[in-house]
Amino acid sequence: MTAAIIDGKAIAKDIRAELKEEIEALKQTGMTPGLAVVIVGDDQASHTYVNSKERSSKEIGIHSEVHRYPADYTEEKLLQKVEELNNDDRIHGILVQLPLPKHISEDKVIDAIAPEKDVDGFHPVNVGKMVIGKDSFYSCTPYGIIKMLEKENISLEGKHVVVIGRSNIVGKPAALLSLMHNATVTICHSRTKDLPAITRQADVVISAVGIANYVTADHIKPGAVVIDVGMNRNDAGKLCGDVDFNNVKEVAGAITPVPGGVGPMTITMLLFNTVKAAKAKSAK
Ligand SMILES: Nc1nc(=O)c2c([nH]1)NC[C@@H]1CN(c3ccc(C(=O)N[C@@H](CCC(=O)O)C(=O)O)cc3)C=[N+]21
Repeated sequence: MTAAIIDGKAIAKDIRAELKEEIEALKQTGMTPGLAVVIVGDDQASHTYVNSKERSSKEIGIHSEVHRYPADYTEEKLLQKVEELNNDDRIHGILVQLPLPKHISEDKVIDAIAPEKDVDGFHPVNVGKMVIGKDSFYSCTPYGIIKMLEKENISLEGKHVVVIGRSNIVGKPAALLSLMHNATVTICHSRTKDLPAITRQADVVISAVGIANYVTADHIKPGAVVIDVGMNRNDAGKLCGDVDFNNVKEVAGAITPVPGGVGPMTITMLLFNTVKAAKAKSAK
């Protein structure tokens, strides 16, 4: 059996086309959704991601601004900038690119973002609302996974979802959103004993580990769905996920590639959340 390849790029394109129409309608009412991205430091990969977010926003008609600061920018100034953006009526979504330089507390900065503008879904208020099953801004990567499965008509109802990784940004929210869709959920992590024995019970495996080729064919039940959140560089500098794609695709029922899987969905859900924030504002 060879797995169906889930084309995240194509699904992302469809959703972005829907968003573009929605934005055009909003503009008719005098509302232009606005996104501000703040980046501190000169990490090349981070700048590449931020440029991609800016380009994607503009393509669908979102007002987008990027605030770039040097690596020695102070925490105090960054907090001031966030406060300024909180009070800026043209801006509906604020994203502070992570990681931040070591002298800046990421927690303090995330806490400073107004929850109604927290399109990353990282603020404790939004995380808390998600935990109690309320509507909020959900973290873009796990939300993108859920949307991608919906678009592929893969229901999570009653399925065993095994998440590998327990980060606040991916693993934990992926588990909670799966639970919200009535999955039976197991969270595995670096201290888990006999990981393959657990993942082999999964109908859906979501891997967010950060180690290339970590998930091999013997981890996967025949026919299972495999979602690869990994963003690793191999020795040749090529982007690859956590999953040993070539071997796992011979066992799995469906699998996401890297690149072209979860990544494009992450940015799409950032755009989705920005439109959602703008609509909430205009409904007030
Ligand atoms: N506050 C904050 N929010 C984030 O959402 C956030 C962040 N900080 N810091 C960094 C990570 C990483 N991230 C990616 C999003 C899309 C791709 C993506 O589109 N990847 C493409 C191609 C990538 C390539 O070719 O290099 C793909 O997988 O097909 C990758 C990585 C968002 N992040």
